[in-house]
Amino acid sequence: MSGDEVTSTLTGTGIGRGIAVGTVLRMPDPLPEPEATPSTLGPDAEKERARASLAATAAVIRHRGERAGGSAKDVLEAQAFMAEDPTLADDVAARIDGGSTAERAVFDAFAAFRDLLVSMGGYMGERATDLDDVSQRVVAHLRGVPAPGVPESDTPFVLVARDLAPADTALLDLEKVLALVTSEGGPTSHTAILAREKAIIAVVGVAGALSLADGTEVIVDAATGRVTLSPSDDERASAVDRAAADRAAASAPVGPGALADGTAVPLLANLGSSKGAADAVAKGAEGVGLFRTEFLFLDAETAPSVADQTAQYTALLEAFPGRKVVVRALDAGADKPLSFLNDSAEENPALGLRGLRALRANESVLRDQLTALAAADAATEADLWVMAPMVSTVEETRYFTQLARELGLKTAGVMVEVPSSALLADRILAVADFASIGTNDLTQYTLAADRLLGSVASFQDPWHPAVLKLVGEVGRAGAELGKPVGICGEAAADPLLAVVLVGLGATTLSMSPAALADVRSELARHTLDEARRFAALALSESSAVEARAAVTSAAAGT
Ligand SMILES: C=C(OP(=O)(O)O)C(=O)O
Ligand SMILES: [Mg+2]
Repeated sequence: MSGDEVTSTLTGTGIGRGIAVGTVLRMPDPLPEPEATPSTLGPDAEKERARASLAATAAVIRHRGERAGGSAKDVLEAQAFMAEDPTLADDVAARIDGGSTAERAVFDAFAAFRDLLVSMGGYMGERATDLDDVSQRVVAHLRGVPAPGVPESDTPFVLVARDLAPADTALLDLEKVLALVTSEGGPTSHTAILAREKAIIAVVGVAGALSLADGTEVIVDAATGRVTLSPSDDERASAVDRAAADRAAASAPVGPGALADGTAVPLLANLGSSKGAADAVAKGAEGVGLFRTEFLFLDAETAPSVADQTAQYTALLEAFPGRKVVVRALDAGADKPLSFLNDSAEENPALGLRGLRALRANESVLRDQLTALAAADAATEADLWVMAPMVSTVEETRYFTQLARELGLKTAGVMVEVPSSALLADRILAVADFASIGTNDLTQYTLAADRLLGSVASFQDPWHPAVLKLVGEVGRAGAELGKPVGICGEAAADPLLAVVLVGLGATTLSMSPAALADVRSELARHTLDEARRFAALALSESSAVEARAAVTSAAAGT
């Protein structure tokens, strides 16, 4: 570009750490709104047209999901259910009875439901785009025109869209789409989830993205969340270098997690069954940091037998000879109810008899589980650690660790998921062999926001300095007492936040195996001093948004 052109930058939320350079291709504009002219066909014919198009759309979406597989399949299945939703179908029929055409009735019924979701905010609000996509597809089917979708091109491009529908993201041609930029969507939107899973370089929620014209050259930097328009030669060259370095790193053999100065940060896997073990090992998991045993028994009506559990735990431990495997005792209640441990009549199950409290009220279930774990440990070569969920007092810590040792388990710790445990971490860790911080629940309880409720989903952000302050309390206690402090909530899967958590004293990080590569490469970019500086920076801010922004820009300058 010539010297007097101005480089401008747009910003949003980056997904992953990649960088790409390419030219923009815009997603076509949506279909025009169907006209509100009265039907000439009559209600019965219009209802039949609507019914047939809703069913055909559901079938097409489901078929695309089956072709795509993975989490795309679940996302598309959820969209197919939207097209089959009986309440929506009733609303469409009622609007047709009121004189609408099928096109207009579908458009209005979906729009009304969309407004409802948006008013709920957070996670539910982010589902609104899925609904718009289904609506467009049904209207296109009614009109006999092709459904809107990703543009075709012979050459690779940077796709710019308002927000991609799951159906589009799932079927993106990864050879052609260099990166994705959307004007809408947040870090928990389906586009973000799928981009993460498919390792598509993406920046979502970019204000001004729709002003990007076809053919504009851009750099899309997911690490900083920046989209640079018409870059200078230097900017382009440095982005191309970084992309090449990323490709080289991705094809390099996976090594253990470590910071740039060599400080080891073992990276472990969160698993819910032994079936995921081989994949976790292939992705470089150095062991298991959280085995959610309740996932094995979600449908069970009676407590599982010692023999059944011994078989399940043995299968898990056999996959990790010589490696650490942290198994959590049944965490029943709230988001993970087990009928043999929980009373469904509680009004506030997250604050009720859940986790260790429920086990203590049914001690034979806990004894059986620990007995089965000790038997599996004796039969295998893994280094088994056990921990209790939802521990809120020092006395509970004493109860669990004593019982575990009495039943033959050598390493017994607790999860720190409640602020009281974080605040008394020095006393908790004087008793327990280790602590593992569950940032999902710790955030829920610190911000007083039910993690299952879409309307308060925006509070569920572990970057919040109040949450980080509590993590720091546990890190400090662990360092003083020489006890390990792991992180096993979703926070550990956010690469930059993972660095902050290490700066706060976390000694291991555990996450879903898909996140291991990005976290490993981000850790390798920073020293322990830097991690501590980022942690101090995040702690000094007043909100999750400011903490994330401050650390993101500090990291961009390193
Ligand atoms: C890891 C955690 O446990 P779960 O998500 O299973 O409640 C947590 O709360 O962060
Ligand atoms: Mg939890």
